[in-house]
Amino acid sequence: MLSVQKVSGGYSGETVLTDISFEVERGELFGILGPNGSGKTTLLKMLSGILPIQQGEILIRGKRIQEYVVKQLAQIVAVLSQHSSQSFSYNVRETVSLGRYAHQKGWFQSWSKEDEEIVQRVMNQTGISPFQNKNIQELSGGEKQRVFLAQALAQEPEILLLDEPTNHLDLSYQKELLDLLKQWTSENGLTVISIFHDLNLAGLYCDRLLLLEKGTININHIPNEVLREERIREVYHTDIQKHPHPKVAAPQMVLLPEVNREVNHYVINESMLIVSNEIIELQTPTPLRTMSSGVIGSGTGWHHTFVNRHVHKNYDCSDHRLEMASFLRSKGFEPSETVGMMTAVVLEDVVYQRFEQSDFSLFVVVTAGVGNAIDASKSELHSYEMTPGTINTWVFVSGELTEEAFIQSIMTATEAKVKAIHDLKVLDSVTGTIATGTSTDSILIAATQTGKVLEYAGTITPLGKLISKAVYQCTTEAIKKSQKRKQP
Ligand SMILES: Nc1ncnc2c1ncn2[C@@H]1O[C@H](COP(=O)(O)OP(=O)(O)OP(=O)(O)O)[C@@H](O)[C@H]1O
Repeated sequence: MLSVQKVSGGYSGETVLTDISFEVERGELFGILGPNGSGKTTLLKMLSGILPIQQGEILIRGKRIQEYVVKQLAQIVAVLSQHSSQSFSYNVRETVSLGRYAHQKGWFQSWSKEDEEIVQRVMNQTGISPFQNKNIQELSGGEKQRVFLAQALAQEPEILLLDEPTNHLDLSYQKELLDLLKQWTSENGLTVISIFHDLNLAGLYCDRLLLLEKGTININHIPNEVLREERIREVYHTDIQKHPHPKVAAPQMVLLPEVNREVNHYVINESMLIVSNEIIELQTPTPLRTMSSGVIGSGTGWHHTFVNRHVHKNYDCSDHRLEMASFLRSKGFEPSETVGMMTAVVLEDVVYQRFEQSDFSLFVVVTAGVGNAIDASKSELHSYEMTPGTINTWVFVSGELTEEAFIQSIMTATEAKVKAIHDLKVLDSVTGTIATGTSTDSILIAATQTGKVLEYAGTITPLGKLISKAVYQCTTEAIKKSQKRKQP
């Protein structure tokens, strides 16, 4: 559809872009990225024919861009520029109608039924019909943006060039606009070439990205390849981190603000723990990075309050998340900042201990009830039932863990727990075999993310060794306490 071949260009003798080559296929949503001044708008101006190229070729549908007359080009290429301005004070409908100019025939311009239908359709699609009679000067920035998009769409182009189309748009219109563009590319074969400043939107919607750096191409590839941490850090000169999008397979980048890095290093210990009959509570001065399977705050996140709540063994678990959230609120905790677990164990049987290494430390807290002990190798013999007889394990690390270390910490802690149950010969009451856990065990790994960087937590790494020892000892002691209580 569009072919850019060894193009150089700029303004009055000054070359801004050098040796640019890329192709865009029909139906692609193609993003142009780059820092301020890297040449994005200059490139877009050359693609739209506004700015003549100094060297190389731009081919549109196989024909050199210079060979098109203006009206011909306007039937193929529409442009939504960053600062669309309107010198006359047209109303919205008239402004959109101007987009049909390229399709008017002959000397005496005729407005057809088809023209009218197209204008109405694009106004509906961009949500501007309700104010179609308003003067363009009376609109908000976002509304104006949508009007100029409708104007470009009324042109019924094959290629749509956009300079930061989401500029001025609020969240819901950003999403609507990009969903609409995506839909047009896939259903109608529209080719969209758009400048983006928001790397996340670009990563989410574009098929391919072209990254410009000081007037040359750094890379032209799929989003996952272009949006690599090292590359973006280098090109934009700023610290960022890449994360997977939680719902779709698209890369997302987050900025790392300087302010958060000046956190004081502190050690988590028993002075932060409060044990009552109703709850075990631990609060930290700053939020900890967490990975957990709690009733509240599960998954990964940042939390500074940790609650293990006693419930009766006949507790109705049908709507436990909602009930737990209102319980936490009633106690003055904010659920969104809390990891909350439940247990039927008598809370004074909790076992906790601090374990130290020269440059990092652990604080482990375990409550263990084994009434619902299950042998995982035979769990299909059990019916599914959520009951609160459970082993809740909290592992606090005063140190900085990698994502890998978080996952390995969970594995290592689980292996140590299984071994404790095994050595105490806790039986699965249904199968009569040695259990491996209970049906509702929960785990929390929480780290200060300051101090020593702990890359791994497999069983024989320094962190893994300490977790193994701590969880094995605390779980063994906690199970013994709970078993003792059960004896007559
Ligand atoms: N009309 C102009 N005349 C002369 N130089 C210009 C003109 N427009 C832009 N430039 C220069 O060309 C270079 C690239 O500008 P361009 O607008 O293409 O960058 P950009 O990547 O779109 O930047 P931004 O992200 O800030 O919009 C800059 O150094 C700029 O000063």
